[in-house]
Amino acid sequence: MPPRYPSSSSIFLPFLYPSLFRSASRIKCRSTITTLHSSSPVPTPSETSTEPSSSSDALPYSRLNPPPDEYAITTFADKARITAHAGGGGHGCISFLREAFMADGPANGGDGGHGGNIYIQAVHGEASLHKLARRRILRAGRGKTGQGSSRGGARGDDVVIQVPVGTVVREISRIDPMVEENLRFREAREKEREYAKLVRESEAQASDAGDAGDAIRAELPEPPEHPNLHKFILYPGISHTERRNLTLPRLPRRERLYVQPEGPIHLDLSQPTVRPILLAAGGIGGLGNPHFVSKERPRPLFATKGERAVSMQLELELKLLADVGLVGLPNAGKSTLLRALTNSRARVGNWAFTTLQPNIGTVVLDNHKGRPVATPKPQPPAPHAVINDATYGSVVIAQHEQIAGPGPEPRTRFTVADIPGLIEGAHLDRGLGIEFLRHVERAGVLAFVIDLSAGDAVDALKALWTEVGLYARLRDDEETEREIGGRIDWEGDGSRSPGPGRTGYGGQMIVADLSGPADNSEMGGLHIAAKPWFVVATKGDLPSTEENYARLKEYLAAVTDGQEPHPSGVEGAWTEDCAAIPVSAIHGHGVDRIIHWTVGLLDE
Ligand SMILES: Nc1nc2c(ncn2[C@@H]2O[C@H](COP(=O)(O)OP(=O)(O)OP(=O)(O)O)[C@@H](O)[C@H]2O)c(=O)[nH]1
Ligand SMILES: [Mg+2]
Repeated sequence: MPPRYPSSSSIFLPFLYPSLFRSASRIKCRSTITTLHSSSPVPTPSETSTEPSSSSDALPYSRLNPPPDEYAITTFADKARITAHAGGGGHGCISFLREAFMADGPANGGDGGHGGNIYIQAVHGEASLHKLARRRILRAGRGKTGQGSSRGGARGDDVVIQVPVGTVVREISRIDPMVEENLRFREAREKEREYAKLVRESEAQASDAGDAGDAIRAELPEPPEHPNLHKFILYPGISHTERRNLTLPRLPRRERLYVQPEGPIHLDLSQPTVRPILLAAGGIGGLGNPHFVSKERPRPLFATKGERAVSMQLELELKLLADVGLVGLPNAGKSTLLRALTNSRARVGNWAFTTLQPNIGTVVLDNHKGRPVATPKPQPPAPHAVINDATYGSVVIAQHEQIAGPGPEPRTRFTVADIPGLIEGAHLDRGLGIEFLRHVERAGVLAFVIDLSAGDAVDALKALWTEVGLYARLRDDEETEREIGGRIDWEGDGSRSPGPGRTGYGGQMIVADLSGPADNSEMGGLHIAAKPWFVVATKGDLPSTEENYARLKEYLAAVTDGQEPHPSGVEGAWTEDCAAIPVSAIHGHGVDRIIHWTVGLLDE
C-alpha cells in the first residue's frame, strides 16, 4: 500500500515545529513563487496544490492570516462502534413470613426489578462521536433482586446514548436471549418426548418380561430436566429428592412494557429526536414465590429468575449536517475562507493537509439581532472584476437593508463545513482519502474552493468533481450492497426469525425477493451532483490570477448554457446557474458575495 502521507519533511515538520517552519517556509515559498512565475509554464493543480503557493507569509498576522499554532483544537470522531447491553431483570425472591408464634408464615418474596433499557437520542449541542468511540461498551443497569417482606427490586437504570444530529445508526449484530431461549426450550421438549417414548417402550417390554420387568425398568436412564428448570431459582435448602420430585408450574405470561424493536435497526437521525428511541429493551424481572402459591403448593420453594436482556453491536456514523460544504484541493484556502465567513478558529497553514478533521462554522446573518437579513440573489461579478483591491467584502453584513426573508421562518444563519483537502486519486486512498466527503454529502450547497494561483482552475474544478462523483458512486454501490445484504437471511442459526413469505431451511441462505432493487434514480452519484453548487475562486489578490479566473468564468458559463457537460460527467446534474465568485479570503474581500449567493441557493 502506498504511504498515506507524503514522506517529505516539508509536510511533516510544520506539524511538529510550526514556529521553526514558519521562517523556513518563507524562504521556500518565495523561491517556489519565483520559479512558478519566471520559468515554468502554468502547473497542473496536482503538481502544485500540495505545495505552499501563496504569499500569505509576507502579510502581517491577523485573524485571517494567523500563525500556524493559533487555532482551536476540537476532539472529533465521526465513527464509533459500540456494544450496548440492556440490563437483565432482577431475580424473584423466595421468602416466608416469620413472626413470633407463626412458625410457617405465608410466602412473601418480592419480585425482581426490570432491567434498564438502552435508548438513543439525537441532540443539538453534541458535535462528535469521540466520547462513544472511546467508551465502546455501554451497559444499562440490572434490575435489583426482590427481597423478603414483599419488597420488589429496584428497576435498572436506563442509558440514553446522546449523539449529534446527523448520526446514522446501524445494527451489526445482536444477541437476543429470547431466540436462544426458544431454541433451548424446543430441544428440551424434544428430549422429553424421546424419554417418554423410551419409558413407553420399556414399560411394554417389562410387562412382556413378567418377573424380569423390574430389571428392565431399573435400566431406564435418568429423566431429562424440566425444560424450564433453568428459569427458576430453587430454595437453597432444597434436597436432591425434593428437587427431583418438584413439579414446576407453567410460567405465567408476562406483559411487556417495552417491546424489543425488530432487527436489524437502521436509523438516520437527521432531526433532533424529542423522545429517545428504544434500541434494546431490558429484561423483565423475575417473580417472587407468592406468585406460585396454590392449594396443592402452599409453600413454593422457588421463584423465577430475571430475564436476560438483548445486547447488540452498533455502528454509528456521523454525517455533519452543514448547509454548505467546502470542497477543495489541499492548501486552497478553505480554512481561511471558513475563518473569514464565520468565527471559526480552524487551523490555517501554508502546507497541504493542515486540516485533518472537519470544522464547522456558523454564518450569522442577523448580527445576533434575531431579525433576518436577506437580500435578493446577486448576479456574480463581471469576468474582469478580479479583486485586487477592497471592492468586495467591505460591506458589513448587519448593515444590509433588512427585508422579510423567504418562507415562514426566515433564515438568520447557516452552517459551513470545511473538510480536509482532496487530491486527485483520493478515491484510491491517496492523501487523506475521500472519507471526509460524507460530511458534505448532506450539505444543501457545495462550494468548490479553487486557488487561482495554483494552476488551471478549470482542471482543478474537474479534478474535484471527478473525486466527488466517484465518491457518490461508491456510496451508491455501498447502499445497494447493504440493501441486498438486508434481504439475505441465514436461517437455522437462530439469529433471526423467519419473516413472512420465507421458508426455513437449516443453515441455508435465503435471498428474499430481489426483483425490485433500490430506486435507480439515485444511481450514478446523482444525489450529490444534483445539489446546487458554485465556485469560490480564492487568492484573487495574488498577481496573474485574472486570466485563470476569466477561463474559469467562461467554462462555467458554457456549463450553464449546456455547451459543456457537467464537470462530474453525471447526467442530469445541476447546471442551472454555475457561478464563480472571486475572493481574497485572507483580506476578507468578496466574503459577503459568497454569503448572499449561498443564501440565494439555499432558499431556492
Ligand atoms: N494570498 C492569499 N493567501 C491565502 C488566501 N486564502 C488562504 N491563503 C493562504 O493559503 C494557505 C493555505 O490556507 P488554508 O486555509 O490552510 O488552506 P486549506 O485549503 O484549508 O488547506 P488544507 O487544510 O491543507 O486543505 C495559508 O497560508 C493561507 O494564509 C487568500 O485569499 N490570499
Ligand atoms: Mg484547511
